[in-house]
Amino acid sequence: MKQWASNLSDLYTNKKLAKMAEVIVTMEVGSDGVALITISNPPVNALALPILAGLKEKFAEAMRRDDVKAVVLTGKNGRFSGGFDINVFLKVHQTGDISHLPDVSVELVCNTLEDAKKPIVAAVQGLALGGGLEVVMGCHARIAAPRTQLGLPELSLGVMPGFGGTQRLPRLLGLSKAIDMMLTSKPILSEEGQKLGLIDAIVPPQDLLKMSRQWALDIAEARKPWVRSLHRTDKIGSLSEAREIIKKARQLAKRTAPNMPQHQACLDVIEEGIVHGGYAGVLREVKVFNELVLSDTAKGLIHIFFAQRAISKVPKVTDVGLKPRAVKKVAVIGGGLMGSGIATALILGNINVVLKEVNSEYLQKGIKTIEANVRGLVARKKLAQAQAEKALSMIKGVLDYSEFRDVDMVIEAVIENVPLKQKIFSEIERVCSPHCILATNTSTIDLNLVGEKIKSQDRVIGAHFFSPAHVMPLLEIVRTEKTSAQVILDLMTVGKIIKKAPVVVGNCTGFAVNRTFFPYTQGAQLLLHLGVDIFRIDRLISSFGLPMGPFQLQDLAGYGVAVAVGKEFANAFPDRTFWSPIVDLLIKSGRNGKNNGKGYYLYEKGSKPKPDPQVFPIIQEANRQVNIMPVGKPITITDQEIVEMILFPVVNEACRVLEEEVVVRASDLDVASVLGMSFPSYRGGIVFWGDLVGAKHIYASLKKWSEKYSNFYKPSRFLEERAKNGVPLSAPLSASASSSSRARL
Ligand SMILES: C[C@H](O)CC(=O)SCCNC(=O)CCNC(=O)[C@H](O)C(C)(C)COP(=O)(O)OP(=O)(O)OC[C@H]1O[C@@H](n2cnc3c(N)ncnc32)[C@H](O)[C@@H]1OP(=O)(O)O
Repeated sequence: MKQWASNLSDLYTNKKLAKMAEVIVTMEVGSDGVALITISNPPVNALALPILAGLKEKFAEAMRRDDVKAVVLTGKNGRFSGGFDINVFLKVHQTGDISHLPDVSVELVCNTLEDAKKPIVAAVQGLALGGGLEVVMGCHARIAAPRTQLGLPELSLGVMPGFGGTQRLPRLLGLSKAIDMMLTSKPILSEEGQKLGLIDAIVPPQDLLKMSRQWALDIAEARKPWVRSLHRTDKIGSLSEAREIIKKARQLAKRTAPNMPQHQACLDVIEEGIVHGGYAGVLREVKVFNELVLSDTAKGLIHIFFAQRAISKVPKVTDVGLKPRAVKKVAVIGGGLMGSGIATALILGNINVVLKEVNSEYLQKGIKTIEANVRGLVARKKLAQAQAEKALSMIKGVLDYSEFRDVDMVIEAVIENVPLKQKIFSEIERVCSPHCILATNTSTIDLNLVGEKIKSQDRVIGAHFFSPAHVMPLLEIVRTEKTSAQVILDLMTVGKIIKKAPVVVGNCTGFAVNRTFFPYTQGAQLLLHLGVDIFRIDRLISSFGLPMGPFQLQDLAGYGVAVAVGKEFANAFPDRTFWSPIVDLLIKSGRNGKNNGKGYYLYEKGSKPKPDPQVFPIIQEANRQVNIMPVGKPITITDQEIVEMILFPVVNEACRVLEEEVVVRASDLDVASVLGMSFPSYRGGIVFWGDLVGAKHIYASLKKWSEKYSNFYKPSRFLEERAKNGVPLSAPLSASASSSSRARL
């Protein structure tokens, strides 16, 4: 496979250098005596260190100059600011040195802005997020354009507001709403902000600066109040009310964010300010913020923030001047669960869909599923009725290929059967136009096999959606050696239009996600055969942060999938596939997981899955057949080791995926594991987590288990090399080579 690897931090460092010239704070003083200070740091006016220094300098000048009566602060190009520059956090993580963090909260927001001797009005447009909104709240009034996004999303980065936001937002909005905004990280629009008191006035964008200047002069000349947010108490309520609200928020956070320290920490700091006053709260906020920045949670979430943005940069695809072609009409072949989900996602993205089935019964079923998917979104208030009707008008069911002549893309989503897929590919190559993209939704089969019988190999691509396809955010785009860059770019663009995160990967059995995670279920089954309680395993994996444990996941996916996929992996990777009879025995005893209400768990409508003790005799029979318990007795094992024995084999397979360059960069696999497998984002994805744990420990553990229990655990060559040379798993392949040559010297 080609050399695709690139390094995430290099990518950002180079780009940052190129942008330096545009990073500037300007000041213009008008004849009205108002100084207009403007932040410029495209594309989101992030508060980078030079911007913060520039703000201090310009405000000092404005305060000094006799011709300045008041100040308006704004952002360039229709956006106020996306917050503090998150690249600085990366620097702190790389160096472990928090002195890279500037003193903004006290020095800039309290001393320079809020306590300034001339009034300052924020003119806000587009967005003011995180530190951006915190600066806005330090001003003496806030004028916004319509539909401006206002939010404090810092908790989603594993930190919390650090420029006084934990203190000023409750004082401007009231405690409940402020806590809700911080804990959910969800922004509100300026219209709601005005109703709640965060925004003083909303004016059309063209009048924003004019009105803000007037407002600033009105404050200077005492026609409007001069308000310092931190000094307000009128919206906080009594101490006992505040404590009750905080207590409820703590309980909720305990349930919804159990492994994330930033939620409770944020509530602690809010409480401090309520009990001891806003300024005490500001000081405590700085202290706790600095601790949180260095937490593994912040490291993981900040890594995922950049990793998600890096997936759209694919060497030799997105950097060679190609323009995406319009994809207006797509044919989906197969109206089963996947096909109807894919069709739903496409029509919701305003793309016309032709759904093909083999007979009218199946076709009707497929169309009904699509209708149910769309209506379900309306019922959950995720889609307006009018949008739903529009989407449903974009689907057409067909039984033959006559509508295929003018489609821009076909997505085949039939059962995992190679001859059937090959026949379909030959047919679509014949009936579709020569520009049409020929995609398959196979989850495991080698694409070269699927397209083997056709000539247009450059148009063959994998569009691997995850079930339910209209909900799950990941789109794994699988390219072969022959897939053209144009076709990859077109599918990436379609992915973005239908609101998926497209990750481009190479072709192999299981591609990046299913391949990396195939040892996940197998590791769990191996533990079952070593006598470990399956319900304990599921509980521990859920506590680790996955939405459910491996046995419950198997129940949910259905055993048919487990058997079919298991065979593919056994064929492709016989040296490391662990054989277990458990699923066959469950099927034989009339269990088919959630499908028929009976698996490892019992499923009854309206209640949570219940562990079913009747599976124990089936497990005993399976254990008798496999017979791997040392001295015939269940092993004694710690909770930590259980989690490791399930997840280290996944990291091990991830290493092979990296070595074979199935992904462009390690962080792509992190994003794919988070969005496709719901691996907890606060652990940074599978490779990032592997590096946090450390290659050395993972290697030593796998080696020990492979000698003690099974070859299934045998460490990969890549892992062994990285562990021995002390190179992070996420470092590009070239790092490994240079480090091992260094090691040899
Ligand atoms: C002390 C303070 O309390 C701490 C903070 O302020 S922490 C920061 C809080 N702010 C945030 O969390 C907002 C993060 N940003 C976002 O959510 C989104 O980028 C956005 C809604 C602002 C814009 O979204 P969108 O238009 O889709 O553009 P998006 O692709 O995400 O970002 C554009 C570029 O800006 C960069 N960017 C966005 N926000 C940034 C930030 N706060 N710092 C540095 N870079 C940022 C992105 O990395 C991306 O860079 P790239 O083009 O090199 O990949």
